[in-house]
Amino acid sequence: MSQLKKYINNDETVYNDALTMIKLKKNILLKGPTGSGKTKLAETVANDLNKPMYSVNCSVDLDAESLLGFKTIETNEKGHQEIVFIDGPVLKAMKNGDLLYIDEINMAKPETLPILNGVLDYRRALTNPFTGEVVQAKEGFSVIAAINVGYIGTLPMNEALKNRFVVLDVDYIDGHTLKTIIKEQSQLTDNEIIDSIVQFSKDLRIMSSQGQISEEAASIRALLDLADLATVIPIRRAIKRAIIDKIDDEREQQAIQNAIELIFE
Ligand SMILES: Nc1ncnc2c1ncn2[C@@H]1O[C@H](COP(=O)(O)OP(=O)(O)OP(=O)(O)O)[C@@H](O)[C@H]1O
Repeated sequence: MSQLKKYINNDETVYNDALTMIKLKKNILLKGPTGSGKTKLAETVANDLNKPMYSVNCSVDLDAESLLGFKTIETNEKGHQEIVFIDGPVLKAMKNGDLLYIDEINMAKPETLPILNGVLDYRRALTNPFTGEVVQAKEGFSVIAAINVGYIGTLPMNEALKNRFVVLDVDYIDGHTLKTIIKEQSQLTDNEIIDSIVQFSKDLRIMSSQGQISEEAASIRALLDLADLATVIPIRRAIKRAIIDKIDDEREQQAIQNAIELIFE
């Protein structure tokens, strides 16, 4: 666990507030674009609190079983078959007092998540509909959820659910923090190329703030892919593979191409 590359942000309030909120027993909703470090932030919290993290990835297919668990038949030590319930991520995190991470919570169908309402408020409890067991969360149980803002396919979050969270914005990092992340998390060691990627990312952020390209074009995940590719293929081709070819809009592709001409001769 000590090997974990941590979430970093030059605005230290983001991470410090996350830890403080968890200690205050608040549920945290991380809001930010894809690849901005939301999962990394939650993993870092789990690591700092020395707890395992149980994850739920929401989708329209998410059902109560994916949250709570399922019944199955097992053979006991006497050789008899019996029906047992295998706890899912929510019950495991509750019973062990660990961290529950609910990713893309706004992708779930609105009728699936109310089952968690009691878990997410002062009650910290749930009646398992499959077994009738009443589960009270152990001390230390915490919840972090994440939503990708503006992502196609997401639904506005149900008000009663949203009401149970405090919100932390998680935006893309840049400048020297980005440089540190590239050095820590990619294979690239050439400082000159790293600096040019950081500059390139800055230009892309400006273009995105002007509406020329979408924000996700240069997610931190894509920039880390770019850095890895740049160790084995020329930087322009690496940008094509890691960033440009993922974009559908030709005007956006051209805008990025123009930015490349300015930075990489
Ligand atoms: N601020 C940051 N500190 C450390 N690592 C970061 C940071 N931002 C992004 N990363 C790295 O970028 C990659 C993507 O981050 P992560 O998976 O946490 O994003 P996410 O916001 O959860 O994405 P998605 O919404 O698509 O699930 C990871 O390799 C992560 O380590």
